[in-house]
Amino acid sequence: MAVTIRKKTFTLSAMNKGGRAALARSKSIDHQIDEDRERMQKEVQLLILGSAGAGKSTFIKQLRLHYGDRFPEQTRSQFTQYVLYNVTCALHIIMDQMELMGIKYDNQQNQQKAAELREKHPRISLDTILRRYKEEEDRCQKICPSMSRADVRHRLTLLDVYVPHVADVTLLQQLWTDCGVQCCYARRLKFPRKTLTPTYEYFLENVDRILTTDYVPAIQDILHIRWPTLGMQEHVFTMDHLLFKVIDVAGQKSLRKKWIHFFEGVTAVLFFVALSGYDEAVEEEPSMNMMQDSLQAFHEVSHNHFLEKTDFILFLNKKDIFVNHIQVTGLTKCFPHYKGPPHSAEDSLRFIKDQFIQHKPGHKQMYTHLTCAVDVPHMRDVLTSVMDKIVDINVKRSQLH
Ligand SMILES: Nc1nc2c(ncn2[C@@H]2O[C@H](COP(=O)(O)OP(=O)(O)OP(=O)(O)O)[C@@H](O)[C@H]2O)c(=O)[nH]1
Ligand SMILES: [Mg+2]
Repeated sequence: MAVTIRKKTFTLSAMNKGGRAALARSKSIDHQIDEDRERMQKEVQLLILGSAGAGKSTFIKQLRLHYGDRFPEQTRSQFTQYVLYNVTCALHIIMDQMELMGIKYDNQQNQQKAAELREKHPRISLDTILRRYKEEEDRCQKICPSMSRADVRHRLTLLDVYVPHVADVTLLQQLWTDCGVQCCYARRLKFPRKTLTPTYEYFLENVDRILTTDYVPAIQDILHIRWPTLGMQEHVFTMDHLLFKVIDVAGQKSLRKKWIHFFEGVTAVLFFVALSGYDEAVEEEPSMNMMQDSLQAFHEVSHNHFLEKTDFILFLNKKDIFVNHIQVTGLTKCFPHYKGPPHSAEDSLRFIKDQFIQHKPGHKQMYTHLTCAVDVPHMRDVLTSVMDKIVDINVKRSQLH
């Protein structure tokens, strides 16, 4: 039996004024939804979180290297002052050890140069940086007191203006070539453990190349710089017609409350953990173990209701340092209930990964990568797989909206 359905069609002219207005409104909403969906499909927002020193900014440098401008030579000199600052810090450590070991400088003049470096170019402590940050924040807040999300974000962008005041290359050269300094450096294996961080070790190994007047930072130098992020920085990349907006924030414990301003509209959170932290204390709170602190931060963020539907990618970073440290200090230092072989990197890594999985909400999707953010070829492979996953997440998200 054939059933005929009579369709009733409306024309605009047959509608009353209220009906026409409602139709126009509905069309405009549909249009807006289509536009938003289209924008969402083309735009990916990544939020990089994790504790201080976990490798967030280093990861962004890898993104820039593989998908951005690749650090052309003419832009690299922007990094010179940070490299020299890191070399200065490493020299300070050696000078401190000289004092402890009773090693003398070559001559009176170098002794004075050392005093000059200490006075005019001291290591900037985290306390000083955070105090300066607070002053800057108060100043910005006076100029623009609004607490709207957009204004807070804007203020945080402006905050990243603190740059180190670095010593002259000739002063650093003169101290570095001093026989006392060299003799102390040659005894570095006798320094108390962890006095020279891997970052400072790297800069000292490369110091002869760096301390020249025509020095241009190499990519590896740029990747090894340690300079904490204070406010926030947004980096933009394009890949396969997709626009990636990547937000880098400060990981210092006292600055993490600002993270929440960036939770809206995030495609995925990339959470960084320094594996080496299982054996380290938090700089701002020395009684706290760094890995435990990371787990706590991860727990809080992954349970935040603004990020309820946001997928997470977990980066267990600094695996190179971890693999060395675990030979010396077992994982029970951080996890007393760990029962596996104390110095097995493989078992310990599996255990750490499980701890993070247990701390996320059960329903949340999470993908994990084991990384060394300063290793360029390795990061190329990691990024290929991470970007594929992010594109999948983006397609899935835009279908849900
Ligand atoms: N050996 C090694 N060094 C790393 C690795 N990842 C990062 N680093 C170094 O660790 C230091 C800290 O890295 P950053 O990227 O500045 O850390 P961050 O998470 O941005 O820290 P904040 O800005 O303070 O929150 C830098 O000197 C990096 O070169 C890694 O996998 N291995
Ligand atoms: Mg940073």
